[in-house]
Amino acid sequence: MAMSQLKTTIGHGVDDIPSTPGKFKPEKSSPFFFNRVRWYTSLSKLTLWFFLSLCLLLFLFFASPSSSPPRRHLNGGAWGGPDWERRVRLSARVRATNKAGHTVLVTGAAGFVGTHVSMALRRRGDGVLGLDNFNDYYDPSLKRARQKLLERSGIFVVEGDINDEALLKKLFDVVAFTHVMHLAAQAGVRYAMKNPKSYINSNIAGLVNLLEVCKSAVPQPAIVWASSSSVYGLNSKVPFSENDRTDQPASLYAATKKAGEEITHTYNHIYGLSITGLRFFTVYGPWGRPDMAYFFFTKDMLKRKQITVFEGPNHSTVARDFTYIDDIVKGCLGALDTAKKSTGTGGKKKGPAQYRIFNLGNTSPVSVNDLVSILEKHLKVKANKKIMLLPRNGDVQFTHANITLAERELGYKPSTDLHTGLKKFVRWYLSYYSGSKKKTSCSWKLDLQWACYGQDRFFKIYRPEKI
Ligand SMILES: O=C(O)[C@H]1O[C@H](OP(=O)(O)OP(=O)(O)OC[C@H]2O[C@@H](n3ccc(=O)[nH]c3=O)[C@H](O)[C@@H]2O)[C@H](O)[C@@H](O)[C@H]1O
Repeated sequence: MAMSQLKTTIGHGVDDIPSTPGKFKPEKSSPFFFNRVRWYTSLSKLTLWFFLSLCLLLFLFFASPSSSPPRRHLNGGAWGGPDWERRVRLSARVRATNKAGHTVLVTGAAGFVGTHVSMALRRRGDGVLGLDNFNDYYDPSLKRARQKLLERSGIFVVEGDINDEALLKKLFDVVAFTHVMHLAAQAGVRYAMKNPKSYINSNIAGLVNLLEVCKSAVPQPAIVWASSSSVYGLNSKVPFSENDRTDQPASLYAATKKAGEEITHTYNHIYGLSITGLRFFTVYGPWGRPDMAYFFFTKDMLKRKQITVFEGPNHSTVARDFTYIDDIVKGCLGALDTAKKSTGTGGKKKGPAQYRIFNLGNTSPVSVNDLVSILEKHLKVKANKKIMLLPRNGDVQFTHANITLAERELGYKPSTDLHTGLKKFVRWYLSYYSGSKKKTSCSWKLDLQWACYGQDRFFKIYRPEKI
């Protein structure tokens, strides 16, 4: 059919369609009759095929196994469905040989402390389910590497946010957690100047969301959570004791942790949730956080980059009660083991519930200058230091923990000094970053030789000057 003829035929057809198709009487003698019928036939065929395809698509959608129950998507992750629930249950299952084991939900499980605590719990046979939103506050690939480590130990890390109420409720529907180890938080004291809302979102809103779900859970879990040494703020009395004032925070981070202590107290008071807050003192070690000074000093020193070392007014010392991760883990496990059951049911308190706060520090502060000297020894690199007056952007000049209470109640006894702890950290750092840089850059070659042949050989080849 010629194009002009087709246009004419269609033009006629559209105009001629009667409002009541049944009343349509074909005019056999019309020269346009056959074209018109063919056009109507193909239109109805098209409609029929479209309708059938739609039915098929709808059928496939509703009949597919993943459509019931629904899967939810978060930050690229997904949750829900029978397979997911099976993994959640399996991960949270207490080992048969550990009759008194806990069933623990660890929030922030792919974080530094979260990973170590989860592994330690798993090693002794507790059931552990991880939760982490894998945000990009620092390199998420490190969090993914920690996740792999956890998965190798049979720990499933659910990808999701503590602000997702539906997800938290689902987790408590699937597993009757006896404990929650709440470590998910927005960390870092200086970053609060850049992104204040992230602190409110995680450390306040997220905490409240978690407590809301825990208060309604049956049974209610006991909660152990990470507060911070930063709540002591600008206090000058040392060492810091749990009953010292905590009303002079120097950073928004500190303020949100302090708020967390008050908020958890409220939930303890009203709903009978068993609460233990742990004030961590500058935790460091293998698999640590790249935003912390000991970590980025190491990185920069190896690259021969300048590092900024803070000092107080009149060249006074800035110091921290640096605490090694293994000691912190022992403190966390001690807190979980001594936590009493929550006393509420159905969101109602049935009796007074345990409320505790402990310092988990090392009790021997070390100046940042000494921290750098120790790193120089382990790395065999002379630091290129720029000394700067401690900026007023969240830092406090010193921290020092009194740990008498934790010693007595939790059996907490830190045993790793900074020299030993940093040695372990440096060993991990070198092996981790030599392994993960494989074939990506020429600097990998340097690191690999270091890892393969040891530090001496590495420095014999590459160190530009003798230290
Ligand atoms: O105990 C806590 O509750 C907190 O500990 C940690 O905070 P901080 O003790 O401040 O650790 P971190 O930043 O490593 O600085 C260490 C030292 O290096 C100094 N510092 C820092 C940076 C720099 O460029 N130069 C420098 O001298 C700096 O002045 C400081 O004296 C956690 O990050 C925080 O999330 C929280 O958990």
